[in-house]
Amino acid sequence: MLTVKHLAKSYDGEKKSLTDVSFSVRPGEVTVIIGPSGAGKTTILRSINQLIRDDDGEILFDSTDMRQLNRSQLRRARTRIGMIFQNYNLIEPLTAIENVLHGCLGTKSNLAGMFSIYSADEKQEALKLLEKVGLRDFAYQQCRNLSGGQEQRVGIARALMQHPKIILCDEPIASLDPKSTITVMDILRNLATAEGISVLINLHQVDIARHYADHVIGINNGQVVFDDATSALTDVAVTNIYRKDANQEGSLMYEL
Ligand SMILES: Nc1ncnc2c1ncn2[C@@H]1O[C@H](COP(=O)(O)OP(=O)(O)OP(=O)(O)O)[C@@H](O)[C@H]1O
Repeated sequence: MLTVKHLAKSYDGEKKSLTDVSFSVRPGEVTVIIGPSGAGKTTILRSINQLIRDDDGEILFDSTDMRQLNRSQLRRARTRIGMIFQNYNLIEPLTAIENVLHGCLGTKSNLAGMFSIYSADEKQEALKLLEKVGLRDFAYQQCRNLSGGQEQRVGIARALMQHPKIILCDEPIASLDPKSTITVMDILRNLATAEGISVLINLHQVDIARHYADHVIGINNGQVVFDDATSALTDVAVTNIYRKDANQEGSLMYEL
């Protein structure tokens, strides 16, 4: 459902942030990307929905290359790709339900979007999604009064309002305490298992990756150095993903 082929990116035209990155994400699976700081995880995620324009490669989302779409085609394609951020990216003075409703802005006319005009059905759906993430009672609270874990759950409900086929999560638990981490990861896991939504997550926590992922991609210095089922993520494989000199030996695809 998502296949990335030979993705390359340099921000300054000199240093390569991504070199020939290829991997696939399967429907209904949780795929976790791990790797050292600066390895290129965020660049990969943001290239998928073209928040960052990469330099080369293919990003096939439902067989369409995201890199070849014009503005309106890209806008349409993005409506099926949810995004969850480390810092939640909510509009803090707005209520939880208003933020969730923003998830369907991409499907609205400019005028309806500008004046935040939502149908009764859309409001009902937003309430149901808040219920799904355990926040029905907080629907009319301003997001600035919610905890970090609650804000991230609003972010998930907002992504679900898009009816996504895939949700991209950039370090979704980096700012959360252990209890909120489990709540958020359980919700993401359940979306994949119960609803068949693909979930692609950048993470720093290897133990969380091992617990929740079906598949793990290891990135080091802009290259894929591990691409396998979570059961294959041995301690040796983790050491290889995080090693400092991985770039000096060409392809280090770990052999199991
Ligand atoms: N806007 C930018 N301009 C220039 N270089 C950038 C920019 N964003 C990222 N980079 C560089 O690209 C490389 C990959 O960065 P990226 O943020 O994708 O890594 P990451 O694995 O997500 O790191 P972290 O785990 O610390 O978030 C790094 O060398 C980084 O310095």
